[in-house]
Amino acid sequence: MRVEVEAVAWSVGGRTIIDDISLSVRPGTVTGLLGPNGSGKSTLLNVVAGLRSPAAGRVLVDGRDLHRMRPRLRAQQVAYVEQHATTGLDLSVREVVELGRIPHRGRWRAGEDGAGRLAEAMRLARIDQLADRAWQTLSGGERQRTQLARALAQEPSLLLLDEPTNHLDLGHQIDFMTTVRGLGITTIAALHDLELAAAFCDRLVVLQDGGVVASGAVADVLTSELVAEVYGVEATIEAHPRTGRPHLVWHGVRVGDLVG
Ligand SMILES: Nc1ncnc2c1ncn2[C@@H]1O[C@H](COP(=O)(O)OP(=O)(O)OP(=O)(O)O)[C@@H](O)[C@H]1O
Repeated sequence: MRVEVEAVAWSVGGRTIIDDISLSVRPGTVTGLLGPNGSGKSTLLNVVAGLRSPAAGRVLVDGRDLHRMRPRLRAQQVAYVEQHATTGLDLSVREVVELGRIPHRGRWRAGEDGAGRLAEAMRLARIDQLADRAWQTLSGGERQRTQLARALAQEPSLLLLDEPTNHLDLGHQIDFMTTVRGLGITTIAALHDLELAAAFCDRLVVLQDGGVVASGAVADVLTSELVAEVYGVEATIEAHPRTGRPHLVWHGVRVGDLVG
Protein backbone atom coordinates (compact mmCIF):
# COMPACT_ATOMS: atom_id res chain seq x y z
CA MET A 1 0.00 0.00 0.00
CA ARG A 2 1.29 3.44 -0.93
CA VAL A 3 0.87 6.18 1.69
CA GLU A 4 0.90 9.90 0.98
CA VAL A 5 0.70 12.30 3.91
CA GLU A 6 -0.07 15.72 2.49
CA ALA A 7 0.50 18.86 4.59
CA VAL A 8 -1.13 17.34 7.67
CA ALA A 9 -1.72 19.39 10.83
CA TRP A 10 -3.32 18.53 14.16
CA SER A 11 -4.03 20.81 17.11
CA VAL A 12 -5.46 20.50 20.58
CA GLY A 13 -6.60 23.23 22.96
CA GLY A 14 -5.36 25.91 20.60
CA ARG A 15 -1.86 24.41 20.46
CA THR A 16 -0.53 23.13 17.14
CA ILE A 17 1.07 19.75 17.81
CA ILE A 18 2.05 18.81 14.25
CA ASP A 19 2.02 21.12 11.27
CA ASP A 20 2.51 20.89 7.52
CA ILE A 21 3.76 17.31 7.61
CA SER A 22 4.20 15.65 4.25
CA LEU A 23 5.73 12.29 3.54
CA SER A 24 5.48 9.56 0.98
CA VAL A 25 5.87 5.86 1.69
CA ARG A 26 6.40 3.39 -1.12
CA PRO A 27 4.57 0.05 -0.99
CA GLY A 28 6.29 -2.69 0.97
CA THR A 29 8.93 -0.45 2.53
CA VAL A 30 9.76 0.28 6.16
CA THR A 31 9.88 3.95 7.16
CA GLY A 32 11.36 4.94 10.51
CA LEU A 33 9.79 7.93 12.23
CA LEU A 34 12.42 9.58 14.44
CA GLY A 35 12.51 12.59 16.70
CA PRO A 36 12.93 13.50 20.36
CA ASN A 37 10.26 13.15 23.04
CA GLY A 38 7.25 15.29 22.28
CA SER A 39 8.19 15.94 18.64
CA GLY A 40 4.86 14.59 17.38
CA LYS A 41 5.56 11.00 16.31
CA SER A 42 2.61 9.40 18.12
CA THR A 43 0.32 12.22 17.07
CA LEU A 44 1.23 11.67 13.43
CA LEU A 45 0.76 7.91 13.75
CA ASN A 46 -2.66 8.50 15.33
CA VAL A 47 -3.65 10.64 12.36
CA VAL A 48 -2.35 8.08 9.84
CA ALA A 49 -4.18 5.33 11.75
CA GLY A 50 -7.40 7.29 11.37
CA LEU A 51 -7.83 7.75 15.13
CA ARG A 52 -7.51 11.52 14.78
CA SER A 53 -8.75 13.69 11.96
CA PRO A 54 -6.27 16.20 10.62
CA ALA A 55 -7.10 19.88 11.12
CA ALA A 56 -5.54 20.45 7.70
CA GLY A 57 -4.17 18.25 4.94
CA ARG A 58 -5.04 14.65 4.18
CA VAL A 59 -3.70 11.11 4.21
CA LEU A 60 -4.03 9.07 1.03
CA VAL A 61 -3.69 5.28 1.00
CA ASP A 62 -3.41 3.91 -2.52
CA GLY A 63 -4.92 7.22 -3.62
CA ARG A 64 -7.96 7.10 -1.29
CA ASP A 65 -8.55 9.60 1.50
CA LEU A 66 -8.08 7.51 4.65
CA HIS A 67 -10.34 9.70 6.78
CA ARG A 68 -13.22 9.33 4.34
CA MET A 69 -13.08 5.53 4.28
CA ARG A 70 -15.65 3.49 6.16
CA PRO A 71 -14.09 2.58 9.54
CA ARG A 72 -14.47 -1.12 8.91
CA LEU A 73 -12.74 -0.95 5.54
CA ARG A 74 -9.98 1.11 7.12
CA ALA A 75 -9.60 -1.44 9.92
CA GLN A 76 -9.23 -4.20 7.34
CA GLN A 77 -6.23 -2.42 5.90
CA VAL A 78 -4.50 -0.51 8.68
CA ALA A 79 -3.13 -2.11 11.86
CA TYR A 80 -1.72 -0.01 14.68
CA VAL A 81 0.43 -1.18 17.56
CA GLU A 82 0.19 1.67 20.06
CA GLN A 83 2.87 2.65 22.52
CA HIS A 84 0.95 1.64 25.63
CA ALA A 85 -1.51 -1.01 24.56
CA THR A 86 -3.69 -2.02 27.47
CA THR A 87 -6.87 -3.91 27.91
CA GLY A 88 -8.96 -4.02 31.03
CA LEU A 89 -10.57 -7.19 29.76
CA ASP A 90 -9.83 -10.58 31.24
CA LEU A 91 -8.56 -12.18 28.02
CA SER A 92 -6.07 -14.88 27.19
CA VAL A 93 -3.21 -14.11 24.82
CA ARG A 94 -4.93 -16.11 22.06
CA GLU A 95 -8.13 -14.08 22.55
CA VAL A 96 -6.20 -10.79 22.30
CA VAL A 97 -4.67 -11.97 19.01
CA GLU A 98 -8.12 -13.02 17.78
CA LEU A 99 -9.29 -9.42 18.23
CA GLY A 100 -7.23 -8.69 15.11
CA ARG A 101 -9.75 -10.67 13.05
CA ILE A 102 -12.75 -8.54 14.06
CA PRO A 103 -12.62 -6.17 11.05
CA HIS A 104 -12.69 -9.17 8.73
CA ARG A 105 -15.67 -10.88 10.33
CA GLY A 106 -17.84 -8.11 11.60
CA ARG A 107 -18.01 -9.97 14.87
CA TRP A 108 -15.78 -12.34 16.72
CA ARG A 109 -16.67 -16.01 16.69
CA ALA A 110 -14.31 -18.42 18.41
CA GLY A 111 -13.14 -21.35 16.33
CA GLU A 112 -13.83 -19.70 12.99
CA ASP A 113 -11.70 -20.39 9.93
CA GLY A 114 -8.72 -18.09 10.60
CA ALA A 115 -7.05 -20.58 13.02
CA GLY A 116 -4.08 -21.00 10.69
CA ARG A 117 -3.62 -17.25 10.40
CA LEU A 118 -3.77 -16.82 14.15
CA ALA A 119 -1.19 -19.56 14.67
CA GLU A 120 1.09 -17.98 12.06
CA ALA A 121 0.73 -14.53 13.64
CA MET A 122 1.61 -15.94 17.06
CA ARG A 123 4.56 -17.87 15.62
CA LEU A 124 5.95 -14.78 13.87
CA ALA A 125 5.65 -12.72 17.07
CA ARG A 126 7.25 -15.59 19.07
CA ILE A 127 4.33 -15.92 21.47
CA ASP A 128 3.03 -19.40 20.59
CA GLN A 129 4.18 -20.63 24.01
CA LEU A 130 2.09 -17.91 25.68
CA ALA A 131 -1.21 -18.57 23.92
CA ASP A 132 -3.12 -19.75 26.99
CA ARG A 133 -1.65 -17.22 29.42
CA ALA A 134 -3.81 -14.41 30.82
CA TRP A 135 -2.92 -11.10 29.10
CA GLN A 136 -2.89 -9.32 32.46
CA THR A 137 -0.01 -11.52 33.68
CA LEU A 138 2.35 -10.83 30.76
CA SER A 139 5.58 -8.87 31.01
CA GLY A 140 5.98 -5.63 29.04
CA GLY A 141 7.90 -7.34 26.24
CA GLU A 142 5.45 -10.26 26.06
CA ARG A 143 2.58 -7.77 25.76
CA GLN A 144 4.40 -5.94 22.99
CA ARG A 145 4.90 -9.17 21.04
CA THR A 146 1.24 -10.09 21.62
CA GLN A 147 0.18 -6.75 20.16
CA LEU A 148 2.32 -7.41 17.10
CA ALA A 149 0.62 -10.81 16.71
CA ARG A 150 -2.81 -9.10 16.95
CA ALA A 151 -1.75 -6.64 14.27
CA LEU A 152 -0.47 -9.44 12.01
CA ALA A 153 -3.71 -11.41 12.51
CA GLN A 154 -5.42 -8.35 11.06
CA GLU A 155 -3.55 -9.00 7.76
CA PRO A 156 -3.01 -5.28 7.18
CA SER A 157 -1.72 -3.54 4.09
CA LEU A 158 -0.29 -0.82 6.31
CA LEU A 159 1.37 -1.52 9.67
CA LEU A 160 1.88 1.36 12.11
CA LEU A 161 4.17 0.75 15.08
CA ASP A 162 4.73 3.18 17.94
CA GLU A 163 8.01 2.42 19.67
CA PRO A 164 7.41 -1.30 19.17
CA THR A 165 10.68 -2.45 20.71
CA ASN A 166 10.87 -0.32 23.87
CA HIS A 167 10.11 -3.25 26.17
CA LEU A 168 12.07 -5.88 24.26
CA ASP A 169 15.47 -7.32 25.15
CA LEU A 170 18.20 -6.96 22.53
CA GLY A 171 17.58 -10.37 20.97
CA HIS A 172 13.84 -9.78 20.66
CA GLN A 173 14.42 -6.24 19.33
CA ILE A 174 16.52 -7.57 16.46
CA ASP A 175 14.18 -10.51 15.89
CA PHE A 176 11.11 -8.22 15.94
CA MET A 177 12.55 -5.80 13.38
CA THR A 178 13.81 -8.69 11.20
CA THR A 179 10.28 -10.12 11.25
CA VAL A 180 8.70 -6.75 10.40
CA ARG A 181 11.13 -6.25 7.50
CA GLY A 182 10.45 -9.73 6.21
CA LEU A 183 6.67 -9.21 6.09
CA GLY A 184 6.77 -7.03 2.99
CA ILE A 185 3.97 -4.90 4.49
CA THR A 186 4.20 -1.12 4.15
CA THR A 187 5.32 -0.09 7.63
CA ILE A 188 5.79 3.18 9.50
CA ALA A 189 7.52 2.75 12.86
CA ALA A 190 8.25 5.42 15.45
CA LEU A 191 11.63 4.48 16.88
CA HIS A 192 13.91 5.91 19.54
CA ASP A 193 16.70 3.46 18.83
CA LEU A 194 18.72 5.00 16.00
CA GLU A 195 20.76 1.81 15.66
CA LEU A 196 17.64 -0.24 14.92
CA ALA A 197 16.35 2.48 12.61
CA ALA A 198 19.61 2.50 10.66
CA ALA A 199 19.73 -1.27 10.42
CA PHE A 200 16.14 -2.02 9.43
CA CYS A 201 14.49 0.99 7.77
CA ASP A 202 14.48 1.84 4.08
CA ARG A 203 13.83 5.50 4.73
CA LEU A 204 13.75 7.84 7.71
CA VAL A 205 11.56 10.81 8.53
CA VAL A 206 12.75 13.01 11.40
CA LEU A 207 10.35 15.22 13.34
CA GLN A 208 11.22 18.15 15.56
CA ASP A 209 8.70 20.48 17.21
CA GLY A 210 5.88 18.95 15.17
CA GLY A 211 7.48 19.42 11.74
CA VAL A 212 9.65 17.37 9.40
CA VAL A 213 13.31 18.40 9.57
CA ALA A 214 14.77 15.62 7.41
CA SER A 215 13.56 12.73 5.29
CA GLY A 216 15.05 10.35 2.79
CA ALA A 217 17.36 7.36 2.56
CA VAL A 218 18.92 6.29 5.85
CA ALA A 219 22.50 7.23 4.89
CA ASP A 220 21.40 10.69 3.75
CA VAL A 221 19.35 11.43 6.88
CA LEU A 222 21.35 9.88 9.69
CA THR A 223 24.34 12.22 9.88
CA SER A 224 26.29 13.41 12.91
CA GLU A 225 25.04 16.94 12.18
CA LEU A 226 21.42 15.83 12.35
CA VAL A 227 21.94 13.81 15.55
CA ALA A 228 23.58 16.84 17.18
CA GLU A 229 20.91 19.22 15.95
CA VAL A 230 17.86 17.12 16.80
CA TYR A 231 18.95 15.12 19.86
CA GLY A 232 21.77 17.29 21.27
CA VAL A 233 24.06 14.26 21.06
CA GLU A 234 27.60 14.18 19.73
CA ALA A 235 27.99 11.08 17.61
CA THR A 236 29.97 9.61 14.76
CA ILE A 237 28.25 7.70 11.99
CA GLU A 238 30.35 4.82 10.75
CA ALA A 239 29.77 1.93 8.38
CA HIS A 240 28.64 -1.23 10.15
CA PRO A 241 31.57 -3.66 9.90
CA ARG A 242 29.41 -6.46 8.46
CA THR A 243 26.49 -4.85 6.68
CA GLY A 244 28.03 -1.54 5.63
CA ARG A 245 24.85 0.23 6.74
CA PRO A 246 25.15 3.39 8.86
CA HIS A 247 26.04 2.64 12.45
CA LEU A 248 25.97 5.24 15.20
CA VAL A 249 28.63 5.63 17.87
CA TRP A 250 27.68 8.28 20.42
CA HIS A 251 30.20 10.23 22.45
CA GLY A 252 28.06 12.25 24.79
CA VAL A 253 25.11 14.52 25.25
CA ARG A 254 25.12 18.29 25.31
CA VAL A 255 22.69 18.66 28.17
CA GLY A 256 21.94 22.28 27.35
CA ASP A 257 20.74 21.12 23.94
CA LEU A 258 18.35 18.48 25.26
CA VAL A 259 14.89 19.05 23.88
CA GLY A 260 12.05 19.50 26.38
N1 LIG B 1 -4.35 15.14 23.60
C1 LIG B 1 -3.34 15.98 23.87
N2 LIG B 1 -3.52 17.04 24.66
C2 LIG B 1 -2.51 17.90 24.94
N3 LIG B 1 -1.26 17.75 24.47
C3 LIG B 1 -1.02 16.71 23.67
C4 LIG B 1 -2.03 15.76 23.33
N4 LIG B 1 -1.49 14.83 22.52
C5 LIG B 1 -0.19 15.17 22.37
N5 LIG B 1 0.09 16.28 23.07
C6 LIG B 1 1.39 16.96 23.15
O1 LIG B 1 1.92 17.01 21.84
C7 LIG B 1 3.32 16.82 21.84
C8 LIG B 1 3.67 15.66 20.91
O2 LIG B 1 3.24 14.45 21.53
P1 LIG B 1 3.51 13.04 20.88
O3 LIG B 1 3.02 12.01 21.81
O4 LIG B 1 2.99 13.04 19.49
O5 LIG B 1 5.11 13.05 20.82
P2 LIG B 1 6.12 11.85 20.54
O6 LIG B 1 7.09 12.35 19.52
O7 LIG B 1 5.39 10.60 20.20
O8 LIG B 1 6.84 11.72 21.95
P3 LIG B 1 7.52 10.48 22.73
O9 LIG B 1 8.80 10.18 22.01
O10 LIG B 1 7.77 11.06 24.08
O11 LIG B 1 6.55 9.35 22.74
C9 LIG B 1 3.70 16.61 23.29
O12 LIG B 1 4.18 17.82 23.81
C10 LIG B 1 2.42 16.19 23.96
O13 LIG B 1 2.41 16.56 25.31
